Order: sequence, then C-alpha cells, then structure tokens
Amino acid sequence: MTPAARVQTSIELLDAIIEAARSKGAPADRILAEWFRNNRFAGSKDRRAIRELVYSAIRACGPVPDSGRAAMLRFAESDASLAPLFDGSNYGPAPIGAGEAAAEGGVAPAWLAQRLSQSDIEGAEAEALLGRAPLDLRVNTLKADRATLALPVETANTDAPHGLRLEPGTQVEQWAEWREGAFEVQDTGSQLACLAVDAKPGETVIDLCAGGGGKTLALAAAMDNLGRLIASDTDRGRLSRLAPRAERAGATIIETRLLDPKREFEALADLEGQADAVMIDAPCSGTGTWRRNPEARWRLDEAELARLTALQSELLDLATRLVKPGGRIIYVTCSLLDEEGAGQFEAFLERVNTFSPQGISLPAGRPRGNGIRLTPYHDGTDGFFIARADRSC
Ligand SMILES: C[S@@+](CC[C@H](N)C(=O)[O-])C[C@H]1O[C@@H](n2cnc3c(N)ncnc32)[C@H](O)[C@@H]1O
Repeated sequence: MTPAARVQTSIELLDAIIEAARSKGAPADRILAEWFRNNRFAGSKDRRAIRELVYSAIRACGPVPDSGRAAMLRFAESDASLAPLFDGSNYGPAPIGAGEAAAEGGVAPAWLAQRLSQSDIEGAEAEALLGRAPLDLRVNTLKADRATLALPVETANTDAPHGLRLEPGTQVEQWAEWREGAFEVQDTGSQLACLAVDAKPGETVIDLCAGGGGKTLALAAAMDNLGRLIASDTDRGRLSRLAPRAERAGATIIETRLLDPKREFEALADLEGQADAVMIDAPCSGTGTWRRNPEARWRLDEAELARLTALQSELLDLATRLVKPGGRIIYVTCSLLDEEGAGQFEAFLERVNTFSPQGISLPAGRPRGNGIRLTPYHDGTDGFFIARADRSC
C-alpha cells in the first residue's frame, strides 16, 4: 500500500471505530483485527503502519470526533509528515480543504476531563494516561523463578516482585516459555493489586470479579496451589477463558462460579462468612487503562459511570457477607476517578461498621484516601486504586 492509501484506510477504520464507540459496538482492536483478516493484501508493514496511525489519531482527540478524517487531521497537526499525504491520489485521502476543521484535542471529553481533574489527575498526570504502555510479564512462581528464568530477549525487573518489563510489541506468545506457563503477560499495576491481597497457602480466597482470571492466576501462585481459590464473574465468556490458562500455568486450586447479575450471592451462598480474603477487581470506567484502550474515553457517559459506581457499591456489600471475622476485602479499580476509588471506598467504610481500613505496603504508588493510587505518570503502571478493609467481628 502507498503511504497515502494507508492514511485513507486508517480514516475509514476510524469512522468504524467512532460509530462503534457511539453505538457501544465492537472495540477498536477487534475492528482492526477483522479488517486485517479480510484484507490480506495488507502486509505486515502496512498493518503496523495502519495500527499506529489509527491509535495515534484516537489519542490525539479528546471528545468523540465527528469523523475519521477530522480525527486524522487533528493528528496531522502534530505530525508534519501527514498533511502532504492528503494528495487526492488513487486510494489516498482528498486534499485538505481551505479552513477544513480538525477534531478537538484534549485528554478526554470535557465532562470526563473535569472529573479527572477533581480527582487530581491533570496536567502531566492526565497526559500520561494516553502514553504507550510497556509490556510487563509476571513470572509464574509455580513453574519458574525471576532470578533464573532465561528469556530470548533482554528484560528489566519491575517494582513487582515477579515482574519483568520488555519492549512493547514483543511477540512473547511465540516463545516456548510462554507455552510452558513460565510467565503471564500482566501489567505491573495488576501484579501489585494481587500483592495487596497477601494471599497465603491454605487460605480461602475469592476473586469476585475474576474475568479471564489474570489476577486469579497470580493469587494461585501466591498461595502455592494450596487452599481454596474461587473465581467468580457474571460473564460466562470471560470466565470460560480461565480453565485453559490455569492449565498452562499449572494452577490447580481454582474453582469457577458463574454468577447471575443481581443474584450474585446465590452461587456463593456456601461461602458465607468463610473467606480469608475477597478481592473485588471491580467493573469500572477503566480510566487507568487508556494507554491500552484510548477509545474507551469515547464510550463512557455519565449514565454508564453512575451504573458502574452503583455496581461497585453492591459488590463491596456482597463481599462483606463472604468474609469471615478477621478476614479482609481488597478493593481494586483500574480507574483514577475518586468516585470509583477513594470516594467509593470511603462511602463503604461509612456504611459498614464491621470493617476498618488497613494500610497496604506496596513497592510503588502513593496514598489516596484509605488506599493507594498507582498512576502511569508516577509509577509507570496502569492507573489503579487499591484498598483493604478487615472485618473486626
Ligand atoms: C476489571 S474486570 C476484571 C478483570 C480480571 N480480574 C482480570 O484480572 O483479568 C471486571 C469484571 O467484573 C465482571 N463483573 C461485572 N459485573 C459483575 C457482577 N455483578 N458480579 C461479578 N463480576 C462482575 C466483569 O464481567 C469483568 O470481568
């Protein structure tokens, strides 16, 4: 493909991504993957260039742009090599019209940028939300050891005790070590959230919102495959991805429970008052993961945020029924909005008098309310709020 054709293709893909964001359709990654699958003439260099153009244009626009072309024009304002490619050539974009408007820039739609700012995420902290994420691995201590694991490329240790950092885009899933389960791909922030659970061999631990089990696997390793580890979620598709991952990782203590939304307790009733620890990796707006999903900024609205905060509050209340006296709740959200993090946790502590906040000691992060906040700018991780409360009686 010519460079101009790549730009035009990216514009068309951006149109599809914008439409999907408006209608809560497929995420950008899936739209790109499908296009690449159906257009085999695009070689690996084309694919890489198109991906780069699309994501750069998404990052360049704060609010949802009117069109893919307007988004690309916004990106062109910061990359001088782009404007000459609007040359009207075959398969290329039409020339830029006099006074043609580019989309609006910024970190997020105005209402959301304001909420972030109220949570002290502004300036460099806000801009770093749209940076490029590194590729972090967690060495699986059920099968390997960070000090001795030899990988095909250079790695650096991260703040997490079993963490390694690689160049983004490294194709780790082609390595024998990955197939053998010696490591998992996992952001350092996620690894530190699991560390905060302090899961020990022999305990009963519930990973209430386990999804595909990224954190469950880390908990199984921390427990050295001893004890009970219950992974629950309302999403059958996500939860079903856990079994093959557990098999590869050699994690043998995981039981999965599919929950019914609004009737979550029913599938967990036998665990009432039994758990040493309940981790709530809560469904959230994901403002801390925009480095990976920058178009998520365009999908969120105030109604969805209100739905999420209500659900987080219900999940915290559900967890209180599962924890035994002396046990603990670890509340985790990959959002940096206080209403989902420090504020949500404070409201919980106010309405539940049998739990009290406990300090968490982590090798990164800063205190925020009754918990710890990790940010891309300060910690080089995805953004997280992590807090712990222990049941007194
Ligand atoms: C942040 S994600 C979890 C990611 C996962 N822990 C991991 O490390 O890969 C939040 C999860 O909450 C789940 N969820 C949403 N509503 C829920 C509910 N009512 N009860 C339990 N889980 C729920 C979602 O399906 C999603 O998988």
